[in-house]
Amino acid sequence: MGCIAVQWDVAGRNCLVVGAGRTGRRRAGVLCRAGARVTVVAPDADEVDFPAGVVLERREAVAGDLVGRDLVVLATDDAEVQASLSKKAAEFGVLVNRVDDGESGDITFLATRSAGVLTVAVSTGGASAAASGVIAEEALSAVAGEWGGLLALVAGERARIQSSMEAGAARESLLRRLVDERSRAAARSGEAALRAHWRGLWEASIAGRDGEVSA
Ligand SMILES: C[C@@]1(CC(=O)O)C2=NC(=C\c3[nH]c(c(CCC(=O)O)c3CC(=O)O)Cc3[nH]c(c(CC(=O)O)c3CCC(=O)O)/C=C3\N/C(=C\2)[C@@H](CCC(=O)O)[C@]3(C)CC(=O)O)/[C@H]1CCC(=O)O
Ligand SMILES: NC(=O)c1ccc[n+]([C@@H]2O[C@H](COP(=O)([O-])OP(=O)(O)OC[C@H]3O[C@@H](n4cnc5c(N)ncnc54)[C@H](O)[C@@H]3O)[C@@H](O)[C@H]2O)c1
Repeated sequence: MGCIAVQWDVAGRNCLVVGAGRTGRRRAGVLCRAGARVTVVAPDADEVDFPAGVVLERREAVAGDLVGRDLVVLATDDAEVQASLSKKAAEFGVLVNRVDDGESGDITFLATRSAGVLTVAVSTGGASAAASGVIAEEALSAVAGEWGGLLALVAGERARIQSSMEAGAARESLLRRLVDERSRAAARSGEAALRAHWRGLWEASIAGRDGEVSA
């Protein structure tokens, strides 16, 4: 694998989960909560384990189940089934996640933790999935306090600047200043202090003296 980390909007995507053990249930839940259309195929699939809207097929999976899917999660405990459906999915051009062998699939899932608009995602490259969850939790708690308040407000300020200033070096510089160390210090003092600091940045920028703003 030559992996890159991306965010994928799965809303409306047609996803198949094969297997209804702990991992298949977790993946079906994550995909369904993100708005994907999810079908689970497993002989022992039980509706109490899945959110409403997930379609259950209580039987063994067949190659035909893969047709027309955007993603298939292979989450069975049968190595032969995993290998043969993985091969079929490649033939059909369907993206595969293999829960038993991440490297043999097209995508792996990251451990994510979110607070507001901020999401931290961690991979350990298959070294320890349990560790990736702990690291994501620690990373989020290390930065959420510092950034949470600022991120909750900055989108509005950023949009205002983008709509009222021409693209170019001055606008770029101002957008960077919205999140620099001084802005973060102002955010620690609360919303009023942050807004006052941003007003100062804005006024200095339109007066053409954006290097002179103090904290
Ligand atoms: C991050 C997370 C995302 C999610 O599932 O959404 C995720 N696994 C999670 C949990 C978890 N998985 C396992 C345990 C039991 C403890 C342990 O073994 O550590 C726990 C802990 C628990 O359940 O609490 C066992 C396990 N996992 C894999 C194998 C097979 C193998 O390694 O060969 C085995 C061995 C099975 C066995 O030996 O029988 C494989 C993969 N699991 C991955 C992702 C991909 C690599 C991510 C990375 O390297 O960082 C990868 C490669 C492929 C993939 O699944 O896409 C989620 C974090 C939940 C959170 O957010 O806290
Ligand atoms: N990636 C991860 O996060 C992760 C976590 C735990 C375990 N695992 C690994 O994933 C695999 C599954 O473990 P688990 O604990 O999630 O599940 P499990 O072993 O409890 O259940 C397996 C599921 O696959 C179904 N199944 C078996 N053959 C099938 C077939 N032909 N068609 C359809 N469904 C079929 C079974 O009915 C069952 O629902 C194991 O190899 C395990 O080592 C991965």
